[in-house]
Amino acid sequence: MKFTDRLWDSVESIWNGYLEHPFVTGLGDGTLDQGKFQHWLKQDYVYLVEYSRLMAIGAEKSPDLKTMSMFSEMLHGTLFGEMELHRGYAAEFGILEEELLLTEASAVNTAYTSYMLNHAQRGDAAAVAACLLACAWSYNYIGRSLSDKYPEQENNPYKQWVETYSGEDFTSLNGTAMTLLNKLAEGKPERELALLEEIVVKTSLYEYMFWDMCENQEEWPIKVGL
Ligand SMILES: Cc1ncc(CN)c(N)n1
Repeated sequence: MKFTDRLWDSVESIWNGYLEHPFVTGLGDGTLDQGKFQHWLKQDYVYLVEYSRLMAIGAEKSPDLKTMSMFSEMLHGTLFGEMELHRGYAAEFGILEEELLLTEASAVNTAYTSYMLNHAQRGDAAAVAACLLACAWSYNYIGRSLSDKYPEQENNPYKQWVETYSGEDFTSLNGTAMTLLNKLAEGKPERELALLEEIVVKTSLYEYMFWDMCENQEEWPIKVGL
């Protein structure tokens, strides 16, 4: 049994909750409010900058060249593949990249990336791979589920979103993330596997909170004008 099979049993119910989330169903059927989508776009751009740092940390902590190549393949795919989606939508909305980058990360966004960066700094390459997994795998899972459930995407303003996360490139990036963790978890004692599992479950919960944050267009509870 692969380690990711064990993880699936722990996260399946959380991830099925994503598929019923109003933000996610709105992406699939095209009814999502544009303001909410723009909130996602801005928050997610700065999220992906921090997420990219994780892959650089993973490359640095890699035990061998093959592992280093896999982390850097993911880094390249995120910076030059996935983030192109965001830059494309931003251009459509007349939002400059500088504006995206000036976004102040919301409370949930800050908590999520800080959680991952903390584990990545303290742990080994397997811990970094565990931090990366829910992000890659769950978006691919959502993208593919939406593409199956809503095959008619022609008039959907979020068609590009669904196509990106269900498409070949992102599916391959996710395959790398899964292979990485399965390989790095091999031979680890149960105590360490349990910690890796906890990271994947907690990041899955953060993913749910991120959807909520975008649905409710949350930032911080009080505006202080930093
Ligand atoms: C919050 C979040 N989670 C996952 C992904 C997919 N890389 C994303 N873009 N943003």
